[in-house]
Amino acid sequence: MNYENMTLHTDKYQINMMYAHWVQGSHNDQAIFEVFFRKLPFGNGYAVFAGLERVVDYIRNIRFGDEEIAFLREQEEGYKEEFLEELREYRFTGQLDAVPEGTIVFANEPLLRITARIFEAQLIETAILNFVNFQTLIATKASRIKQVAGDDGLLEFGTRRAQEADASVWGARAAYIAGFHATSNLRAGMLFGIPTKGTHAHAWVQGHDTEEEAFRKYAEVLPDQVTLLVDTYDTLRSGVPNAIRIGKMLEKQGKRMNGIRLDSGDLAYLSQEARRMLDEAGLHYVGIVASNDLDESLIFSLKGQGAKIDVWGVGTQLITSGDQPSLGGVYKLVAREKDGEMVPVIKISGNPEKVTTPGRKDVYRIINRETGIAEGDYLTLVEEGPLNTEEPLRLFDPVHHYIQKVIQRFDAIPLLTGIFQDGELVYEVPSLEEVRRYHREQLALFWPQVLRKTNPAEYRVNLSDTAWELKMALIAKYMA
Ligand SMILES: Nc1ncnc2c1ncn2[C@@H]1O[C@H](COP(=O)(O)OP(=O)(O)OP(=O)(O)O)[C@@H](O)[C@H]1O
Ligand SMILES: O=P(O)(O)OC[C@H]1O[C@H](OP(=O)(O)OP(=O)(O)O)[C@H](O)[C@@H]1O
Ligand SMILES: O=C(O)c1cccnc1
Repeated sequence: MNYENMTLHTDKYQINMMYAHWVQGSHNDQAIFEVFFRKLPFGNGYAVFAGLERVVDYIRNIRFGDEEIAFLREQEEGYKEEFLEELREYRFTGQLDAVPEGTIVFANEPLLRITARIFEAQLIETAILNFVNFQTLIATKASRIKQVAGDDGLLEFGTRRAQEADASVWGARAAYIAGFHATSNLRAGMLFGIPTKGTHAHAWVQGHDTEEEAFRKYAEVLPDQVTLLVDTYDTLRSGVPNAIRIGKMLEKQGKRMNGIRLDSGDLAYLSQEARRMLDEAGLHYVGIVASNDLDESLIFSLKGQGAKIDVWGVGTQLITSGDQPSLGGVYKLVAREKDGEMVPVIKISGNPEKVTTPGRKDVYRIINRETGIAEGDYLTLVEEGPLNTEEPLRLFDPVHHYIQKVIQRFDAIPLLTGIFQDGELVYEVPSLEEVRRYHREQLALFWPQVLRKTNPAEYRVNLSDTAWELKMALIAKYMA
């Protein structure tokens, strides 16, 4: 069994459509798809784009090998042998443009744009959405946690409760992009170079006759990495006093204990008391780590209660995105080849927010030159050419047209960048550290009111006049 080949990591309907195109002879027609989501998760004011690195790796490695072909041959559809042979030749030869990982993104703007033969573009929808939806969701959740944690340490502890193995490691990576400092998952550390951290479990304490003996033996073996879990029996009566004894023992060896970890009970009260006890013992430098089903609301509340916590270990709620289990990113056809010409296409819906915006689009971030802050994102049709920044720009809401403003002096940063061109990777995939740094820089482009976690101000994603007129014309055509 080859677990590595992701080629059939797609929905059957993609292969069925590819087959139908191939039988009809339209499989070589060009198609343009765009990936976007319609609603920000968690009521947040922004999302953090992630998933591109995996998309790149996936696209480069698509190969229909013997096992994949044999499996398709068995299917009830009865695909013709010549079609299966065509699949063997599948290579991505098209163009992919995408926003870089770590970019702050919003609803209803293209995050990836695929320009390729329909045969190629159709296959990759499912995997792209799978990677981008999950990783963007987790990066956004992690970003909310980072917003409330400020400069405190953030450890990703989620693997044991994650939706299986891929979610653990790619989720750990997404969390790191958004500002977490380390993960407990060693494989994520090895694969991506994320710093790794670990304390110890209750089993270590339970596995000894006394808590003190457990702490001492641990400190003997790992004297430079001692963070002791103090809540197995009684946090304030035994856990913290025993940890203090070990801290003093380490001092005699010229070493410093790293920390204690609280994993149950009232984390505000216990951390304050533990801090006081540690300080009274002269162990000011010993940090306090807290864990126990934490998320951004609890961390915010605990900080408000004056909890003395230096490092937050966050598992389940982050890696499973507990309060919102999915991001609804979609992959929509925006133009197709017809009689040798590219023509825009639309998907109509009774809900105006769900009507797609036709045509191949660029997206610009409009930065006010006076403030250096982003005023909104602006979608143009590619055929309009680069945005003219010398003339004032009118931003108007595509649904509520009367909401508008004019920006006089601005810079326009194109968000989509070339990733594959004629099937060749033309993008220098940045290191994870670069992605993390870029993400941090991105945050400085937005007003705090857009970034706040509760009732954030709405950030504009607007259409150019030309893009809006095209959309209205196609709506009129199909609604007539
Ligand atoms: N001061 C606090 N304010 C708000 N929530 C807190 C506070 N202290 C802890 N919590 C959170 O309350 C929830 C329940 O914690 P608690 O330790 O009471 O139950 P538990 O996890 O079942 O404990 P145990 O592991 O001992 O069974 C956890 O999510 C924890 O993070
Ligand atoms: O609460 P989370 O945010 O998911 O963080 C991870 C949790 O995993 C561990 O508990 P677990 O009960 O699995 O093992 P333990 O015996 O080491 O406490 C750890 O003590 C945390 O409580
Ligand atoms: O290192 C830890 O403390 C840890 C790791 C995974 C899950 N919970 C805690």
